[in-house]
Amino acid sequence: MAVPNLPGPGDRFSRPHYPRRMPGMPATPSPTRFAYLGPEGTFTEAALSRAITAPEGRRDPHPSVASALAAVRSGDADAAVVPLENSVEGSVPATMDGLVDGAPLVITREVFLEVAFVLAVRPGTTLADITSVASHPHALAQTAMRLAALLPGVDPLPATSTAAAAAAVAAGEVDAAVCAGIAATRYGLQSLADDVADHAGAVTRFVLVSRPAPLPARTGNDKTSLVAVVADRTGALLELLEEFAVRDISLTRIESRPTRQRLGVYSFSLDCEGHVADPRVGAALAALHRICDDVRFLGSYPRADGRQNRPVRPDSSDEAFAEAEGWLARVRAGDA
Ligand SMILES: O=C(O)C(=O)Cc1ccccc1
Repeated sequence: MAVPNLPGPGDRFSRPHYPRRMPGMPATPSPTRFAYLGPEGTFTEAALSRAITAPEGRRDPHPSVASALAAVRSGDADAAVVPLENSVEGSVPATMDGLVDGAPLVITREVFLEVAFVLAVRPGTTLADITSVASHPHALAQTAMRLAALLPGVDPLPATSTAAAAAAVAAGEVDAAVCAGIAATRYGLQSLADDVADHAGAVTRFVLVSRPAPLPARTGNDKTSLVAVVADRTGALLELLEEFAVRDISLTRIESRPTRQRLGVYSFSLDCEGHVADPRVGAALAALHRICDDVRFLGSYPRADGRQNRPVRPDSSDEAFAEAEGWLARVRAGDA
């Protein structure tokens, strides 16, 4: 089964087609160029600041997640920070699909940010003046009840980001934006209401993404992300899950996405505990490569949600794998 925008059969994951470094070009371009979902004042920019504490590096705002990821693929950026999922609204489809469509990219870091929203307007505007309000769809979803109470009868408008909505307010294109307090300040707006989220403490997960390169080292508390297209047969998803279960690998997220090929064909996007360098995780991924129609590895990186990976059963430990490998080698050598 072919997957749209993924390399076709015979080219399964995957022959990257990034621009090659030309002779004479410097080996390491500097400074590091980071792309992010902009404009200035987005939560994604705040996540970038959290991910990259070093002051050096260029930060380029992009109008969409797709544009930020395209910049990494084309070599215009070295890495991108994009929102991946939210504790209230679930995954960000543009990111989920953007990681899979096109040349391979890998997650090298995850960042969790508690997001708080304000209702921002041009100075002097009152609640009664507001006839339009805009924001990123995830922000609108997380503030729907408060907005309905504050602005009855006003239909929220989607914007490419919370800061783009704030900029649109400053430009007089809409009356109000749901955005970060810092975006309100950045665009000369004032807040008519703070903390307009329906659920306090909502957390958004952002990821730092780059072109495939040597993986971040194992820390002992890592996560691995991948997307698998299961075969179109009974029990295919169960088979996929079994490869994790038999090796005592805990999944931290799994969701289905349409492959956009035809109705009924889905890929499964998942995160599991562990690093691909862990023998049990490597073995599970190799098994998926055998049994699934396609597997895209999306990275192994340090776990950053403040939780600790569960202890692994002794029979799935690194030591058990190494001991079993040694035993098999002896059997094959006629030395058992
Ligand atoms: O629009 C932004 O500011 C973003 O960074 C995307 C987003 C939107 C809503 C919650 C978290 C992130």
